[in-house]
Amino acid sequence: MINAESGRVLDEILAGVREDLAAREAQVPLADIKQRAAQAPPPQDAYAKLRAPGVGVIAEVKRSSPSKGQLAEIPDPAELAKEYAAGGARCVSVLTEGRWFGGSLDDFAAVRAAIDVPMLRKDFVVSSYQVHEARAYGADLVLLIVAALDQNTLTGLLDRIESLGMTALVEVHDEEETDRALEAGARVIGINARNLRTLEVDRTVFERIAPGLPAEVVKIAESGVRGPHDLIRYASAGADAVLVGEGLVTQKSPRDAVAELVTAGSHPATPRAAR
Ligand SMILES: O=P(O)(O)OC[C@@H](O)[C@@H](O)c1c[nH]c2ccccc12
Repeated sequence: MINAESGRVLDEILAGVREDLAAREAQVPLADIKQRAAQAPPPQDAYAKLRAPGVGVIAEVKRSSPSKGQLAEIPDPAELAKEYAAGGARCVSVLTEGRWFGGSLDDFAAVRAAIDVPMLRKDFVVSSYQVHEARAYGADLVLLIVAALDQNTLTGLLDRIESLGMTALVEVHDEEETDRALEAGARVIGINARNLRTLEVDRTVFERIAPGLPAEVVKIAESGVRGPHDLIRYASAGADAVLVGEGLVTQKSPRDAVAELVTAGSHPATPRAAR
């Protein structure tokens, strides 16, 4: 686990990410990764899928977290992802960061081979190498964390993701980051209840920020969804989808847990079901 007292969690994670990235770049040149990306089956239109009726559930394959350590062993990520898909998940997110989240690109590849729903590469993306890598592994969506990027890099990576036909999920935690996401041209914004600098969870951040976003922006509530109750709360504040990790990997039946959320998200009393 990590020492969150310093407020430097994100910096610490990013330092490790850059080291691991340098090692992969030394092994597989950018030109090779680009070639593999060009040969991958085309990406799905995740933006359109996320705008479909009902509150979408993005189910995450997440072994560990910096705040809690190991959450679940997940010996077979493909099996878990098939359960998510069977439960009605609209997208599946796979963490590919290894040091703190216990994920890998191998996990991503295994899941990609097992399911057809759109997939999010969840990592700390800081360079276009990782974007091409995501595409080479069959990603449809790529996470960009505003707090981890300067404005030029954010805009450049977003353009790269979209020009490869994928959708950027741009993550924010406060108003200033939200302005930066919109300025960069984000059309899918994830509002993370967890502050990545301190790891504290505040579910009211979504209610504060989402109402100010343009209607055409897809709004995703990230983190802290424990069950249907939290989904309904986020839905009444305008969520198009929720991104759930811990609340699913710790369940006896992840399939049933997803299905319960999907049912809550399509109930006529849930705001987004009526639209
Ligand atoms: O396990 P939770 O509380 O349901 O959270 C899922 C997801 O939001 C979280 O894993 C996450 C959101 N943004 C991130 C950025 C990097 C790593 C992880 C995350």
